[in-house]
Parts: sequence; C-alpha cells; structure tokens
Amino acid sequence: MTEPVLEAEPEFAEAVLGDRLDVARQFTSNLAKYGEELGLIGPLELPRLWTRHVLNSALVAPLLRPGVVGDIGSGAGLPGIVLGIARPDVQFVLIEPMERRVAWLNDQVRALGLDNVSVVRARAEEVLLTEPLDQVTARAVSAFRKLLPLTAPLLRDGGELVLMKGANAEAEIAAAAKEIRRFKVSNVRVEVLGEGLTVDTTRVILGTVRA
Ligand SMILES: C[S@@+](CC[C@H](N)C(=O)[O-])C[C@H]1O[C@@H](n2cnc3c(N)ncnc32)[C@H](O)[C@@H]1O
Repeated sequence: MTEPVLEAEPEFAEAVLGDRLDVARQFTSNLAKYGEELGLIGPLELPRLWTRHVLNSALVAPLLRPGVVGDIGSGAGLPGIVLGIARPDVQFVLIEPMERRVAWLNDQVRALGLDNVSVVRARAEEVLLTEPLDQVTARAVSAFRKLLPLTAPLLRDGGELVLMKGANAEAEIAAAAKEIRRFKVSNVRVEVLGEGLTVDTTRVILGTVRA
C-alpha cells in the first residue's frame, strides 16, 4: 500500500479541522488501506488522498451553517464524511445509491464515531427525507444543469446549493439558464477556494432556492 502523505498544508488543515485533524487523518488512512480494493479510489490517487481529496473536501466546511446538510453522491465519503468530521455542529445526510459505497460509508461513520452523520441508500431524485435540507453539497457528480434537478427539490424554501466544481463552473452556470429559472435559484455565484494552497483549487457554485 502506498502511504498517503498526511502532513501537507498543516496550517490550513489545523484551521479547518482543528481538534478533528486526527479523525480526518484516520479516515484518510482507512481510505488508503481499503479504497482501491473496494473500487472507491484509483491507485494513482493514493499518494495524494490528503491534499487532492480530503483537504479539498474540507475547503467547503466554513461555508456550512448549523442545520441539516445533504451530500449527494458521497461515494468514498467526499465531501460528506470529511465535512462530518470538520463540522460536528452540523447534521449530515449522505445520499448514495451504490450498495458497496453505502456499506463503506456506514462503516466509516461507526469507526470514526460520527454521531452527526447518517447514510441513506438512494438516488437523489428518489430519496425520501424526513425533513427538507438547509444546504446541499455534491462533488464530481454531474454538470450543474443535471445536478439542479437532483439537488434543488431536496432543499427547504431559502435553502442553499454548495456544489463543488472545477474550472468550468462559470460555463456550467451559463449552460443551466433554463434549469436555474425552473428551480427558482437566485444569487447564483462562484466562490473560488484553495488558492495559494497545494490543495486543488475548487470553484463552488452557490445559490439560494425558493419553493
Ligand atoms: C464520480 S463519483 C464522486 C464521488 C465523490 N463525491 C467524490 O468526489 O469522490 C459520483 C458518485 O455519485 C453517485 N451518484 C450517481 N448518480 C446519483 C444520483 N442520481 N443520486 C445520488 N448519487 C448519485 C455515484 O454512485 C457515485 O458514488
């Protein structure tokens, strides 16, 4: 097994994870140990799990507010498990359809003692939640235009999209004009996170959804 580097960007890691840093390192080690065999992560990702995946996911932690946050298509736990670690004051519902990934996520919730995280096996368009979400996150799931019908209906009136994107975020917004109107999303904007860090830069699409 290639050991992940867990020491990069110590100041940012400390600032965003604080006393939860060791839990995040434990999650990264678990992912390095089992992620490839479980088909969660490619072999090339192993050495850069910490910066490219775990700290990259942690970039959005400061954008979350106390309340209920849904993470759509959590896969290996990115960003859902990482955010659950970084923000114990927020409740998280991880929504993932694939059985093997759901089993992994539930194992990690138990192993890391994440009382604030629950996992639901479902496709986002079919999930039944007990309450509407305050915010919704997603990373590497689909283009904004396709992601809107999966995420916006799960939010309460005034709830917020926090969608992690790459360099094409602005173009994805332009391509989603029809869906933005249909789902009554206002104040759509991009926030660039991670500049100046070795953590991959992320563009986050933010927007408020009206019922
Ligand atoms: C490319 S992976 C990304 C996983 C993780 N978010 C990450 O950043 O590594 C996409 C994930 O979205 C899930 N997914 C695909 N369609 C979905 C849907 N309709 N609702 C919820 N999850 C979905 C897949 O099962 C998969 O785990």
